[in-house]
Order: sequence, then structure tokens, then C-alpha cells
Amino acid sequence: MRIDVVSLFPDFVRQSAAIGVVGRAQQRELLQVETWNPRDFATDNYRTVDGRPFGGGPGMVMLIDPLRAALAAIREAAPEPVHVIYLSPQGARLTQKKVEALAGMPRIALICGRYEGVDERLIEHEVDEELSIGDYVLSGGELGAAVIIDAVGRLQEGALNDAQSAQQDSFSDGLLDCPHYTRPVHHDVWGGVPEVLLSGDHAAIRRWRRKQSLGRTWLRRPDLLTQRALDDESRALLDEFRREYTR
Ligand SMILES: NC(=O)c1ccc(NCc2cccc(O)c2)nc1
Repeated sequence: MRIDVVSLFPDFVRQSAAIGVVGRAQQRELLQVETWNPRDFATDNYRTVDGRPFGGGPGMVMLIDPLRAALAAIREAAPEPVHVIYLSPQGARLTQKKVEALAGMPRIALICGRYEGVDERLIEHEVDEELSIGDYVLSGGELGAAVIIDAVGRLQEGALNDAQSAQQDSFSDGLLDCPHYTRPVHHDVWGGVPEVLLSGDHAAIRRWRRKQSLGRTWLRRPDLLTQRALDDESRALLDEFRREYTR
């Protein structure tokens, strides 16, 4: 998969994508991340990329033409069609479901706004979808781009080893993850580890983990439960958790 990023701070995006699982995915050519700076496509002597907002008001707006020229260069760089995403607080909330959809695409382009954002006409004519990583305002879209690169990059076939991909199973089925423990078995300050995890009974361990995921989701993010039907076994486990919890 190829990801092209339009940003006034290309180093930030490139360096964050060079680390860890995503960095390795790039080395193994499972993923390609290219960055494009709109300033390189500005045609005036001062390499201007922003302009004052019509209607007045504080701040600056990113100009259409440097972004449009960068997108043209991106489209030209490889044959596959490009799905263009703009990161902004006005976008649809990014979810794991959306990440999985993006991870299956051959190419996406991520436009990172700075200042007060970009001229609306660029969004209207060049952007396929506007996405937000959360309900807060950042100084630029680059952190959103880094989030998408990470979430999509780790899903590329071969990016994660078996242990790592097993870890991803928890949230990817729409539930919160269960608790995790490691040595020491008995901590002098914080006590012990749930007995079932030391039992070696893998069926019981699987059941306990599923019950914890369901119970935690019910306690912390009940909204996630309304978005998915539960099979009979999960329904029974959650009922058991809820009975024990209120006891
Ligand atoms: N929640 C997000 O995904 C997000 C994305 C970008 C951003 N800042 C740049 C920007 C871009 C557009 C309009 C705007 O008002 C600010 N801040 C937060």
C-alpha cells in the first residue's frame, strides 16, 4: 500500500512513519510512505502557501493552488487511483472499521491542514472524505496523518507477527481489551494475578478474557455495545459479569 502525505512539516510525518512496526513494514515494502511539501509547489518568489481569509477574522487559510499542484504530482507518481483524505475536526470520526477499509486500498493521500485549514473549494473538488481523529483541535493535521499511517500500516499483510496480530483481535471486534499481567506472580505492593491465568486451562483463560472484555466495554464504553449484536455465549458471559459486578 502506498500513502502520500501533503504537509508543511514532511520530516515529522516521515520520521514518525520510520519507527517500529510501521518503519519495518516500509523496509519490507509492505507499505510506502511519501511526503510532499506544498511549499515546493508554490509559484511565487516567497513560496507562499497561505492567504488571508475572505470575510476577515484571525488566522490564515491554506491556498488552493500549491495543494492542488501537490495532489496532481501525487496522482502522476503512480498509476493506481488515489483516495484523498483531509484531516480536520470537521471530519467523520476515525474508527477501526474505517481503518480496516482504508488498509485495503492500494493508495491513499492524506492532506494535513495548518493554520485555520484549507480553502473549502479544495475540499469540495479534490477531497474524497474528511476524517477526524477526535474531538479536539491540533495545530495541524500531521498527528492525524501519523495515526492513520500507524493504524493502516500495522494491518498490512505481514506487518505483524502472530503474537502481535493476536493482540489486535481484541479491539478489532469492537470490544475493549481485557486486562494483561506479567511477572511477578505476587507483587509485594499490588498483590497477585487472577488465578485462572496461572491455571494452564486455556479454555477457561479464553472465557475469562472474553468476559473481561465484555464487562469492561459495558462499564467504560457501553456505546460500543449498542453497535454490535452479541452471540449467545457473549451475552451469557456479560450477564455473569454484570451479576458479579453489582453483587
Ligand atoms: N481532530 C483532528 O483530526 C484534527 C485535524 C486537524 C487539526 N488541525 C488542523 C486543522 C485543519 C482543518 C481545520 C482546522 O480547524 C484545523 N486539528 C485536529
